[in-house]
Amino acid sequence: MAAVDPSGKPFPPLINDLILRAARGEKTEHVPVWVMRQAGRYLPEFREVRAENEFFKVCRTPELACEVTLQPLRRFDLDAAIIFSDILIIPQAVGMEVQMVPGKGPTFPQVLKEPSDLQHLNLNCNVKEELQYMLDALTFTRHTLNGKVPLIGFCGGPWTLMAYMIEGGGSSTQSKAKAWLYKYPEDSHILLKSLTKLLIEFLIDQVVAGAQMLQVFESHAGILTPECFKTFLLPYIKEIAEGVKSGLKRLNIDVPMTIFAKDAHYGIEELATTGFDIISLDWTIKPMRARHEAGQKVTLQGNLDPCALYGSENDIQDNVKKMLKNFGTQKYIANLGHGMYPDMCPESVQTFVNAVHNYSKLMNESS
Ligand SMILES: Cc1c2[nH]c(c1CCC(=O)O)Cc1[nH]c(c(CCC(=O)O)c1C)Cc1[nH]c(c(CCC(=O)O)c1C)Cc1[nH]c(c(CCC(=O)O)c1C)C2
Repeated sequence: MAAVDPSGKPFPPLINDLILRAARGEKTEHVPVWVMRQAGRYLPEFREVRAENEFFKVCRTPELACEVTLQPLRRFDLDAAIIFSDILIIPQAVGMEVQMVPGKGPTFPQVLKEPSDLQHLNLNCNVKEELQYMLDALTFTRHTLNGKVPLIGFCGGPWTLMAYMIEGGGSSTQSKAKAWLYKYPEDSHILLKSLTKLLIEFLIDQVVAGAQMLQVFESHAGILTPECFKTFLLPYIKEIAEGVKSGLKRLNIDVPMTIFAKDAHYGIEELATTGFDIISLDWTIKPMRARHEAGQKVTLQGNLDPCALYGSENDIQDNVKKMLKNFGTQKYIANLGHGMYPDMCPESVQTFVNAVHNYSKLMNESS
């Protein structure tokens, strides 16, 4: 990871490097844990910030982005922070408008309807210039964290971003986006390739700005057939891992990279060959099957059903115990299988985090 910020100022020394060691396959005294959407609407202090500030204003203001990034770390003994931002800032950077509509989520007033619409996008934009605010938020947050835990940077995967740009928001079928893959395969590849190039630049910029780990969210992977996955997702994911790693190598920096291809069970074996260090799993896959298919090289992350957090304290602890037994305590990062929901209670995160630490410590001591 970068030792100094872009102005040359040294970053504070890292105190808790547990998650980086797990990512590199080194021994850990207990299992590191963080939670997808750990900063979010389930926290009253987050809702307070949001009541006063529009969603993208929080993303664009480094002090606000830092504040909400740190909120869950003040409450829970988490082993990583994830910068507050959104995957949809990339569509914004290429010229698409995205509004965060209360009760509905992200909405694009104008979507890509046909390949000629690609001409209206600035696919050669200067991503650093367009998204400097996110890079500034990373630098500011890494300094403010003061070495407590590593800071995770992220982006959406090319297929997931393409899907949002065509669907204009969430969709249960993704049928408009999938139609492009069958109707306009060449134009789909042009869009995916352009996004891939931007994402490689953006992820390298994030590390230079202070990110100590990277996660790529292919949240809509599972809606693809295995064949479409192989044609339209896998090659670009591989290109991202290779492009980012070689770009960073030239700068003498190495950071662990995580791929979260939600619901892509059929693709675990292939994902393990892409160059990503960590595969993040949703809750529908059995841990032992995932380990069998991924092999021993990669670290696994996941995969408690987020809804398990609606259970009692005892139930959460029992579910964590089962999860740890199945994953083991090494080459493993505990997380949920997807993000927190807004109606969840903050205490359940406390129970989850403490259970991971306590049981994995006990397991290590008795082995
Ligand atoms: C808290 C939050 C975020 N985005 C959105 C919200 C809720 C909106 C609000 O505050 O009003 C809108 C927001 N942004 C998006 C959605 C999903 C929309 C949908 O498809 O229905 C929503 C509600 C799009 C999005 N955005 C993201 C993904 C990938 C992960 C996933 O699969 O959930 C996706 C798909 C990534 C994301 N998004 C966010 C983070 C950082 C916070 C953290 O994790 O602690 C991250 C990593 C932050």
